[in-house]
Amino acid sequence: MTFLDIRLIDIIDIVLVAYLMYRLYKLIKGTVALNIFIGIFAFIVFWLMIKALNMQLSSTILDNFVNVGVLAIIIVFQQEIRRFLLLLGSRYNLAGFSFDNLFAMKTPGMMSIYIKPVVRSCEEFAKTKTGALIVITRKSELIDFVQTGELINAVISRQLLKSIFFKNAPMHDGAVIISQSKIKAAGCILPVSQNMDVPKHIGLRHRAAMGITESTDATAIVVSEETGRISFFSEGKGKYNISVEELEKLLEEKV
Ligand SMILES: Nc1ncnc2c1ncn2[C@@H]1O[C@H](COP(=O)(O)OP(=O)(O)OP(=O)(O)O)[C@@H](O)[C@H]1O
Repeated sequence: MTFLDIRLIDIIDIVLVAYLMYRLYKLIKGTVALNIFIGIFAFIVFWLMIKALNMQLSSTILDNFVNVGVLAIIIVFQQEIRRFLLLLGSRYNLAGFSFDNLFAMKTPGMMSIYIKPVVRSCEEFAKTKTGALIVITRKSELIDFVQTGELINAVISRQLLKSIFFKNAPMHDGAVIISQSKIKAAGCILPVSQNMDVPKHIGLRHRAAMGITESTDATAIVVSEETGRISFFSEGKGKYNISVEELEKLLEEKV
């Protein structure tokens, strides 16, 4: 009964595969990729059945499909594989590691330095129905996305946020990225979420906030130009129509 010998490394192996499958499922849940994934799974089951029944002709034809299968999967899931690798790279990257970060502690005073102006600005945007999209980075500094906009690198202030998102301002389109207590850039272009599991009314601004939080560890705030409602996004999930107090609490928890 040697086949029942289970080593510690086998358990680690199984847990690792289960975790990767779970992450993959979370990543493609609600997207068309899930249907493709189910289709591939059904195909594999069918192929295994044909093999077991020893059906020569069908087996030869399907074998040819399976031979190019890996390549086909890479092509079909190109977007998802990219997002998955981006997620791994940004959630668990050590590029931002420094001793400063290691010993830096969030004190209530420090937090309010940049949470307060953001929250107050959102409150104002909500009242005046000014559309806004603000991304706040965590470990990953989102350099690739910062580079799609105008570099600012300025201290966070209500006035600055107001002038960026002012309707006729040149940089009001796109997202502001806040990183390391600075407004790094404005007018940034973010990846749009393909998730089909979202409320019908949400448009591109909200989808962009969802997209960036799906593929990176950042959080994002949206103020709707249409309704003045504030929404908060983290890990690809949105909390819609939240109050200013809720926003402040979420920022303190998540950022
Ligand atoms: N990929 C993107 N990256 C950054 N900003 C984007 C992106 N796509 C759209 N936007 C911003 O969203 C604005 C359009 O928002 P749209 O009306 O489609 O979205 P919405 O979610 O319905 O928001 P609102 O409720 O404010 O209308 C654009 O003018 C632009 O500023």
